[in-house]
Amino acid sequence: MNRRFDAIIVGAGQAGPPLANRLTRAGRSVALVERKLFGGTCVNTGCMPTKTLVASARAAHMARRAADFGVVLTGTVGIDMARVKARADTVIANARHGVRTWLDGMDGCTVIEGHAQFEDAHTLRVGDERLAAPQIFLNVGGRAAVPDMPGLHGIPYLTNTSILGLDRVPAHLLIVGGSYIGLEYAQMYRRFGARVTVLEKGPQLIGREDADVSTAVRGILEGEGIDIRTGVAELAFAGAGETLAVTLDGERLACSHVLVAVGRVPNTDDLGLDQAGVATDARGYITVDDELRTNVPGIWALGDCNGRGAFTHTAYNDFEMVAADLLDGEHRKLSERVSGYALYIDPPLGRVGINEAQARERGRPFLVGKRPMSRVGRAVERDETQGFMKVIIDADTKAILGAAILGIEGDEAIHGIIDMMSVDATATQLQHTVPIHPTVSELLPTLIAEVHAPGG
Ligand SMILES: Cc1cc2nc3c(=O)[nH]c(=O)nc-3n(C[C@H](O)[C@H](O)[C@H](O)COP(=O)(O)OP(=O)(O)OC[C@H]3O[C@@H](n4cnc5c(N)ncnc54)[C@H](O)[C@@H]3O)c2cc1C
Ligand SMILES: NC(=O)c1ccc[n+]([C@@H]2O[C@H](COP(=O)([O-])OP(=O)(O)OC[C@H]3O[C@@H](n4cnc5c(N)ncnc54)[C@H](O)[C@@H]3O)[C@@H](O)[C@H]2O)c1
Repeated sequence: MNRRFDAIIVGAGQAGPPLANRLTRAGRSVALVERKLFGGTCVNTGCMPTKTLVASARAAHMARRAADFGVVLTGTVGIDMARVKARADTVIANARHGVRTWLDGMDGCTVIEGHAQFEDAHTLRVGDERLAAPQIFLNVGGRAAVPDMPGLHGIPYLTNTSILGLDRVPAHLLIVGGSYIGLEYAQMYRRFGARVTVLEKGPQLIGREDADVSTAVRGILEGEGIDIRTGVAELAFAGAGETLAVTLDGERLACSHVLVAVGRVPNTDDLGLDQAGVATDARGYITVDDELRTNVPGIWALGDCNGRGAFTHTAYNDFEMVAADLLDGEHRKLSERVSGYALYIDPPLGRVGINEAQARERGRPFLVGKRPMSRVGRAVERDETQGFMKVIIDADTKAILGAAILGIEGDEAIHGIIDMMSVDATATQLQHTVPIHPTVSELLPTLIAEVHAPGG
């Protein structure tokens, strides 16, 4: 069957559904095609399940620390992993159902379940159907990268998707990759009671961050008993069931489970992009311009699949930019986006802009301010003083270049800086704000007041 629409959206991730909503409200007919789970990665296998599990892990951690606060618990703290999993399953199911119900109730939106593949630049095939439209929006996301490491495909390894099926705490979880996914899972499962080992091939954890941030994160995790090895050479895997082993540098480490967390690949290899002539980069990410247009007129790429962001908020912002461009006559640009993100270990790391190493590469004079969380009243009162906050500003213009807040509420407090950077406010303007006491954010003006030359 052949069907025509004003627009086709492929993927019900973070950008597709809100774009369908805006387009249909503007009177356009839209087909939205989803091949698997409505809500995509964030809802089903990414942010929502992990942050729900992180919350359970934090509850366990704080229960173990109860005596520090004068709270008396009798007996030991136990983990009912089946209930932990059930809680995450419920959060996922509710969110997925919410996306599906929203789309089903959208006037002018036809929801089609199946795998979409291009036949030409304006036609997609989904099963027996051919869908045509002058405008096509790709929101196909990505999936876990599983490299061809020796022996890996012969063992029952886990990815960020399959690990969500665990309803028992592993005896020894070995995690390959020491970045976002690896570290969030490492701390969470350690707090659930597993022995945890992290193997990272780079010289430091979270390789994109400054060495002081990475070292502090490592200290926090090692302090909870996680075994961390960086600079690991090629790994080889063997075993079956829950009797597994990895060999590194001649040493054999036994473990019960292996989680592979070494990055993502875009879902662009089975989309028939060559039939439409849509260009990708060497890693398969769809090439887009500053307004998210591909090289083929009438085709846009939004979210993780364009390689210009790897977060839920960047995917959603892609939707906002495309909708503003097509429906509101505004021309918002990718290059204007202030890039922020957080790593959800506990305490979290909130980040925005460039780091100190990048400021050095920029070759222009800059100033750094740094304050340990042990000198933040709110953190002291809550007896959670690990980490520090750090800001980098341009020495001449006083423009805020970037910041890191590793500490309690760091994922929230960083917005004080994200917001100022988003409106091009200077550090001096931030210094003159009057934040609420007692908060973590109240120290941001003080941090600015204390900036100095790097190393000074
Ligand atoms: C473990 C984990 C934790 C994360 N935590 C965070 C976090 O805390 N904060 C954060 O900001 N980000 C986080 N992320 C990243 C975040 O989940 C992604 O950046 C975000 O979900 C990307 O959204 P998207 O819309 O681009 O793609 P997706 O959400 O991946 O959606 C793409 C959709 O397209 C569908 N699809 C693909 N190909 C086709 C096809 N050919 N036909 C039909 N349908 C197709 C897929 O089934 C999928 O539903 C996390 C990711 C992971 C893996
Ligand atoms: N809090 C968040 O926002 C959040 C949380 C989880 C995931 N995510 C998203 O998911 C994406 C994927 O996360 P990720 O942690 O899998 O990938 P990543 O790309 O951030 O990090 C992969 C890590 O694996 C290491 N590595 C690669 N090959 C290796 C090997 N053979 N042996 C040992 N280490 C190896 C890399 O050096 C790197 O440190 C991220 O880009 C992020 O955007 C975000």
